[in-house]
Amino acid sequence: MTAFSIQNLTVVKGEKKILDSVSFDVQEGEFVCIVGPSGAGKSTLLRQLNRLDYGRIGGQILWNGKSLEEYDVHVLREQVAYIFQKAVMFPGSAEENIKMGAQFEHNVTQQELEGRFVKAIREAGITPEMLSVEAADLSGGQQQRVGIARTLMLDPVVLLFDEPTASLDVETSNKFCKTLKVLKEHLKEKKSASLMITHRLEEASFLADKVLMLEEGKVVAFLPVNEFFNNPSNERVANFLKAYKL
Ligand SMILES: Nc1ncnc2c1ncn2[C@@H]1O[C@H](COP(=O)(O)OP(=O)(O)OP(=O)(O)O)[C@@H](O)[C@H]1O
Repeated sequence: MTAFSIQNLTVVKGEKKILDSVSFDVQEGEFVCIVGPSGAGKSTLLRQLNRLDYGRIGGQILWNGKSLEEYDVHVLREQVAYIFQKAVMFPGSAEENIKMGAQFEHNVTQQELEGRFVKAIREAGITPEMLSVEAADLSGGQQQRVGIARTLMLDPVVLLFDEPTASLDVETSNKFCKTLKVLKEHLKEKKSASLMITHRLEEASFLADKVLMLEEGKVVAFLPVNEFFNNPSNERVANFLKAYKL
């Protein structure tokens, strides 16, 4: 089943067309990586998917067959969760940070929250030793895991990752990608769709089912990962890969 259907999405800010008739579908359980040069419109596109952005002058976005505008924006943002480049850590332990958002959820029993907690820390790759550590003292990669676990506590249906490894060094980023790979398998089981922006093409090749490439606000390619990296008949994709020496 189609989770998201993006149809002729056009976004203008000031004088500039940021997204130009962007169309593609994301299926349930699919993990899509969004790549492309800086300024191509990747973050704008991702933010449009849970209405964090403005400036749409054309097209529509359907989620589960329903236009995004038909959803209550708070419900939408709980279910379509946005994971920022760097997780914010509040004073308190990792465990307190993970449980923070969900404690205000209505209609959820304590028992259900405990169940979500056990699942969230497993899926986000959090070790028991980390739980009692002051969140601010955790490494960058561990803080990202805490941020993801906090998001998973809200039981989202879709995850939008905006360059989750951007603030990490290469080694930490590689380790964190292994966590994302495990998380991806859990998300697939739950039929959750995920979209992730990345500048590191090796991450896209490691994680994605499909790769969406944007350039100057337009879709250049939307291909299964193997096709994107191994057999790019599309000249612009080939040039992009060449520039990254892949
Ligand atoms: N309010 C605005 N007015 C005019 N141009 C804007 C505005 N907001 C964003 N832009 C432009 O829109 C373009 C797309 O921005 P966006 O952040 O979506 O790109 P991106 O592909 O995510 O870039 P990066 O990889 O560098 O994060 C950029 O050229 C940016 O300068």
